[in-house]
Amino acid sequence: MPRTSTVLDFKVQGAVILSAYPIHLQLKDRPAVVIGGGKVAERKTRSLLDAGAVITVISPVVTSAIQSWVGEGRVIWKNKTFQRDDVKDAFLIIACTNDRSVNGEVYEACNGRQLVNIADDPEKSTFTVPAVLHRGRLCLSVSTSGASPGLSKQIVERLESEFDESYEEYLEFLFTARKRILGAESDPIRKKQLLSQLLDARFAELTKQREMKERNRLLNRLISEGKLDT
Ligand SMILES: C[C@@]1(CC(=O)O)c2cc3[nH]c(cc4nc(cc5[nH]c(cc(n2)[C@H]1CCC(=O)O)[C@@](C)(CC(=O)O)[C@@H]5CCC(=O)O)C(CC(=O)O)=C4CCC(=O)O)c(CCC(=O)O)c3CC(=O)O
Ligand SMILES: NC(=O)C1=CN([C@@H]2O[C@H](COP(=O)(O)OP(=O)(O)OC[C@H]3O[C@@H](n4cnc5c(N)ncnc54)[C@H](O)[C@@H]3O)[C@@H](O)[C@H]2O)C=CC1
Repeated sequence: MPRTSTVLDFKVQGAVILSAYPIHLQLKDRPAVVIGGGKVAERKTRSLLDAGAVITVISPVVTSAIQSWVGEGRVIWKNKTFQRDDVKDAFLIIACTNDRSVNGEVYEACNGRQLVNIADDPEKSTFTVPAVLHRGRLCLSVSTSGASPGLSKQIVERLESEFDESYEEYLEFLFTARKRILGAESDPIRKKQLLSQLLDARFAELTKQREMKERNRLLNRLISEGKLDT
């Protein structure tokens, strides 16, 4: 029987690899447990902090950055080695000790409904962590499905110059302007035309040049006349 979902399948040495399903998780106030306290734990904890998770780190030793988050009351540290009970209430779990068998025990201790990342075993993990570029509301994430994390990092470094810091303000502009258009225009065809012209490169360029007055003048013209160019 031929497979029906061949579009996204790719083959490596004859084996079909299913594509991962990318999502952007909301972790605010959700319990996350990081097992391990080294370099990898520090990197994963930093991004969990940025996402507002309630983080517990389980490790007999932690880096100085983790220690300072503990001192600031931003992270709970359990100064001990891993035990099965440590993951029972967690929504999301990251196992990143330098002991492969301990990471395996973490996996075994989780139930099938928890989100689990095993830093040295992408095959077991229910999710892997991408390399990420945040520009305010814009979030670009890159993954190689475990093939080359170093390449993911390199690709994000390349994206940093194309999607420079002005994108944060540009996204705020698009967010507000789009809401204005959605509120002002009820005709679906005209609405679609306006939204498509809102993505005219001039808006991004004027934001980059910090010509906000000219940018707003252009937006007002778009909304009042229904088009940018006469
Ligand atoms: C499967 C995955 C599991 C997961 O962690 O989710 C995983 C696994 C492993 N990484 C290893 C090595 C390295 N990882 C990095 C860096 C990052 N690794 C990240 C994610 C992932 N790493 C997931 C796949 C993502 C994907 O495929 O794209 C990033 C993107 C996100 C993050 O961790 O936050 C972050 C960049 C963040 C940034 O932008 O800075 C570097 C580069 C560096 O450190 O500079 C190296 C050395 C170079 C190299 O190996 O390429 C090893 C071997 C360990 C060993 O030596 O034994 C394993 C284990 C294995 O492969 O089995
Ligand atoms: N996914 C990724 O991005 C990467 C994954 N790795 C993998 O992640 C592992 C960790 O890497 P690093 O952070 O660089 O190692 P590290 O040596 O800096 O830190 C290891 C940590 O694990 C803790 N630990 C050891 N046994 C423990 C136990 N029984 N219970 C709780 N904590 C315990 C140690 O106290 C230490 O804090 C490596 O073994 C490597 O295979 C490495 C690089 C990148």
